[in-house]
Amino acid sequence: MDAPSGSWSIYSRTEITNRYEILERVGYGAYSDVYRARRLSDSLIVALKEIHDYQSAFREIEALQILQNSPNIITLHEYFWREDEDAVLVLEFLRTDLASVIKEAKRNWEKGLSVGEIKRWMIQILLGIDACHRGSIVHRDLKPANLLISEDGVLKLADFGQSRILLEPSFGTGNNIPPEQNSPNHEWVLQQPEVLFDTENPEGTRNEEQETISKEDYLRELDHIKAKNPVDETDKETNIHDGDTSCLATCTASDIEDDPLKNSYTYEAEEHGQDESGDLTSCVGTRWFKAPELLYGSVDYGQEIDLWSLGCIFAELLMLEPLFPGTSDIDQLSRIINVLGNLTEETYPGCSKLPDYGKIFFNDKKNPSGLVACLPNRSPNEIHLVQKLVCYNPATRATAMELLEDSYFNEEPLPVPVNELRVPLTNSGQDESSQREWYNRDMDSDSDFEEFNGANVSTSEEHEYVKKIEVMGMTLTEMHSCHPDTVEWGKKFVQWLLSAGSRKYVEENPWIQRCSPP
Ligand SMILES: Nc1ncnc2c1ncn2[C@@H]1O[C@H](COP(=O)(O)OP(=O)(O)OP(=O)(O)O)[C@@H](O)[C@H]1O
Repeated sequence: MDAPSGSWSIYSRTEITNRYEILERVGYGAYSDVYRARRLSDSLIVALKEIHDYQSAFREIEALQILQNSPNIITLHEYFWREDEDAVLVLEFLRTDLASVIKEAKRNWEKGLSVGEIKRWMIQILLGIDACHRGSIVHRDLKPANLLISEDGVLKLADFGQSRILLEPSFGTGNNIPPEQNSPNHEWVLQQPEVLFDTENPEGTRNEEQETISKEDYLRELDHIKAKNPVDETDKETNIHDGDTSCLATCTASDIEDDPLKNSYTYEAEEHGQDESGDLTSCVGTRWFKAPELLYGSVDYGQEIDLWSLGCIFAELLMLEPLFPGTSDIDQLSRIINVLGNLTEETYPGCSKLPDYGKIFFNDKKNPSGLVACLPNRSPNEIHLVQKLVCYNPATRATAMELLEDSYFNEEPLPVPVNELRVPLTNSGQDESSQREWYNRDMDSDSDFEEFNGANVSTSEEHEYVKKIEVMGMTLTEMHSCHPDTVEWGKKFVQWLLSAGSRKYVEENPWIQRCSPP
């Protein structure tokens, strides 16, 4: 996807830099760059998430505005979004995530996670999911890397870029509206995204006399905007990193090439404007956590897809290994069938009507291994809870609230207090080594950096070069005007890239082409 004009250089946006000192980039995702920053007014450390994709930004802001009252949902302080510019969300800064906890527990904690810790992590996840589902929001991309954690152990659901509102909650009633957003200068529903506004400083970009719009107007507006701003999902050839191992995001171009179901993915249903039937898209979520109904192309799923993902996350907390680490969507289904058995009308009434059911056949699995075999040495209660979530029939999956009420969480060993949870401080942004660890995590095994192997440049130098150039902007001249010290880094890096024969990398990355030495 082409970068929208005005993107890339968050440093050149004075409405942001007047209020925040941008300290460093701490991460990036398919469509975003995330920076650690300091609010100038009170020195609060925040995360600035610059989102390069219209729909992801729209969804994330929309969902977060509705969910701001929940302690287990990431806090959105404010956002900046003006015409022709990327949205920049000001989020609370959270130093690590559940993927890092799992990784650390597996590598360095002798007995892994204690039962008390697992229970406390689960309770926090369940509270976050319950808040989403009560707000009629389906997250659609739950995975350990999207469960961010503060240094004092509070877990928060984050990355709502794929979320959807199934039914708009409480229109016109005032419910769920945070008090500070229920004032004339704040709007809790996302309005007029063509000219959105800085929530604390709307002058000039926002008509303050705007009236509250009705539900019907809002939905009409939403449809209109979506139709005007289609997103080509096939552009999303992106690696999603999850803890130690990276896996391809669902529905990547390579998936489609390799996959016998390739003609049957549902890209259009939502992303080119929600169709009149209100169908959703099956192209959501990270594969390992993706419910079978999505793998079979369902477009009328509900919040149950989050509950399947939750079951996979719970199993991973118990075993410190992903439950179904599929390497393609077909492999994903095959792994699930090996464990749960054949997907039939008996196990999932209605499954034969799923769009892709009958397009691919797996060998009859007479003796599936069962979830018990995947969870050796775990208690019957724990296995039972996973079974309540990781089951074919979405209608029988336990809700977050039902699970919270399960006796498992009230019996010995009790959940440890939040402040006793062990939290690896991956993303401190304060000392160089931990920064690098965080950064390296992003540059996992199937990153572009593999192409650099053999070049006479150390890994840390590579990262420094790329970090500086990517963070600073597009051209050396631009970089010079912002941060003179990066010019030498930039020149050196581009020259090295070309001399190291990484022309392919240069060709495939428009941003680096624009960094070529003058
Ligand atoms: N509030 C935050 N505080 C600290 N780090 C954050 C914060 N939000 C995001 N990050 C980090 O930035 C990176 C990208 O963020 P995020 O996953 O939200 O982006 P995305 O583009 O939506 O990602 P994805 O490709 O998974 O959809 C992640 O490594 C994440 O941990």
